[in-house]
Amino acid sequence: MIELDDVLVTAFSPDPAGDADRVVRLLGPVRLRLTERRIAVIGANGSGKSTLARLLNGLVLPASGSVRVDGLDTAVDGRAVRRRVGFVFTNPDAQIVMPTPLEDVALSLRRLPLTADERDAAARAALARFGLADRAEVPAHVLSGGQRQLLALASVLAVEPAILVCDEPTTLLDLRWRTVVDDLLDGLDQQVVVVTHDLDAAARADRVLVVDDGRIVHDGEPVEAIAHYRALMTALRA
Ligand SMILES: Nc1ncnc2c1ncn2[C@@H]1O[C@H](COP(=O)(O)OP(=O)(O)OP(=O)(O)O)[C@@H](O)[C@H]1O
Repeated sequence: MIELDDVLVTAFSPDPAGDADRVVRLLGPVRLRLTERRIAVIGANGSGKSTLARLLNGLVLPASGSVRVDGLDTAVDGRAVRRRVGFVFTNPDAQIVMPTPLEDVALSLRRLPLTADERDAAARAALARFGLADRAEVPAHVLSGGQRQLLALASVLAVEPAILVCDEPTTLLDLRWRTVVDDLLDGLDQQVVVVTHDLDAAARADRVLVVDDGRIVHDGEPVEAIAHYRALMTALRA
């Protein structure tokens, strides 16, 4: 279970009127208990969705309040939390660090008690699951944007994290691979929290959080949540 208690996220922002930085609120206050298997987070650009997602594995820490994952406080047990919570970034280049796909997936498998041969086989199987079997040993930088997004997913899922948090995991994918990834995420046993602008994906969630101006302004069933989001967007255009 993921628990957020009175969470406030702030940042320093340059003050155009003076030389002192101002503290600005990015998110909060937020109080949530996330127990559903499929949770979608939707909202306008810049509303705070990624900030919320990054709180869940300790990439962002609260200025006040606490985030706990299965009882582990992200501010105290960050490493243990990150072992439980796999995180897929919007931009796959933020997480691909090795020269080839095979080495990249093998790197994420390094913590598992595997022999070199077992690690190689597990990495190749993870790549095959995402259609990258024949790309295992090409330089990672020659992969297309969509293939890099698939590689990032393969690396994170290879270690079978207990919880998966994805920040817009299908933005770069064509319809075929978007469908494959959607089906794969839908079929996972793990709890999945996905930040998305894809309202079809949000409609399949068990619970949808709507974020606006750093606050959860709606929390509930997909149909009502998506209607709330559409109304917000319509109001912005008016
Ligand atoms: N470290 C930071 N310092 C200052 N401002 C920040 C920082 N991180 C995020 N922000 C600001 O907080 C707001 C929320 O950002 P966030 O990335 O969470 O939005 P988002 O809802 O994920 O947006 P998008 O849909 O465009 O990806 C934005 O205005 C962003 O510029």
